[in-house]
Amino acid sequence: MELLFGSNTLITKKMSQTVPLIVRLLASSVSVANRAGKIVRDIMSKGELGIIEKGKDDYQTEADRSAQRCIISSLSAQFPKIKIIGEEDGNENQTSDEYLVLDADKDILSLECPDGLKEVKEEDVVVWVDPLDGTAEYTQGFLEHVTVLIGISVNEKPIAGVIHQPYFKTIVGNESKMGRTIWGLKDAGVGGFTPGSPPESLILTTTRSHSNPLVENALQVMKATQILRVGGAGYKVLQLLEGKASIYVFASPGCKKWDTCAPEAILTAAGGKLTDILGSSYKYGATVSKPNKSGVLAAVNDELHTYAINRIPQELKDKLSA
Ligand SMILES: Nc1ncnc2c1ncn2[C@@H]1O[C@H](COP(=O)(O)O)[C@@H](O)[C@H]1OP(=O)(O)O
Ligand SMILES: [Mg+2]
Ligand SMILES: [Mg+2]
Ligand SMILES: [Mg+2]
Repeated sequence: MELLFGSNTLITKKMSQTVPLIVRLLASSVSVANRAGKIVRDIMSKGELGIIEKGKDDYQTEADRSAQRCIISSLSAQFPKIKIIGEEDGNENQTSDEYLVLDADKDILSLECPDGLKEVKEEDVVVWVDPLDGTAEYTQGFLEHVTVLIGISVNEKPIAGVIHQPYFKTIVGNESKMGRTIWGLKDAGVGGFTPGSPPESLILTTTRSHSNPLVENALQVMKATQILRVGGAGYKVLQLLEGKASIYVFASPGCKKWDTCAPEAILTAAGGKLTDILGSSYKYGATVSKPNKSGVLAAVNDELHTYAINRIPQELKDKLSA
């Protein structure tokens, strides 16, 4: 009887405690990323991509636009004071009831919030949204490279994030389920996938659609046994998390804060590191410049990250220093 009374008291106490903002925001981001992924699939199925050329090798489709509308409307409805920055221009203030998602993932809601993040307020948070990472690959049919990225930064640092893969297929019995959502929270861990150990030999991952002589130079000096060339910052960081590659090298401008915020947060939560090719961290505050001018260098652990930074020639570092 005493035991029953004791555990009931505990449950009541737990329910009456409010879930910290960061955990609620991550839980809502997981739910809205799932919906954005469905939008990305539906637009591809209809076949009307509505491609716009924003610049050289830089495209936007109806999927980029609609997925961003879904994410920004849904998060701003629930967290009105949070600054949300999305890749696609002219979309930020557009809200749409059609795509409103007010659910929050229940498993994430029950996560224990790390002590250092319990007091975070909406005013301290900047969310970076890449509604569709790997647009080039999306238009060319490399659908498994496509991801939806929602990165959460606090005081300029990426502390939580979601990478959703709309085209990841899981077979359950006779049925196949489309899409999976990977998440990470600083000092709490990662989930939504099975982490893999780094490959035995040095395997790199890099761009397949934005290469140039600087990018190739940085790859050659790494002395790798294999180079994987795939689309999207999200997909490349997933390859690190799953043990398919150990270093992601991109010695070129081109990626922006929304490409790296969520991947960096998840990789860091898993024990990895993402910086520019000089080894300096990017900042994710509301007023930072959006381009990652000094490239991207990410590795599954500090040792491999240091190895890679040391191999990049000084001349190349000088060329890319901001
Ligand atoms: N030169 C570029 N112009 C526009 N976007 C770029 C460029 N380089 C990289 N990106 C963005 O960074 C992501 C990772 O680059 P890559 O696939 O070449 O390694 C791309 O999918 C693209 O994001 P997005 O597809 O969201 O526009
Ligand atoms: Mg783009
Ligand atoms: Mg992107
Ligand atoms: Mg994008």
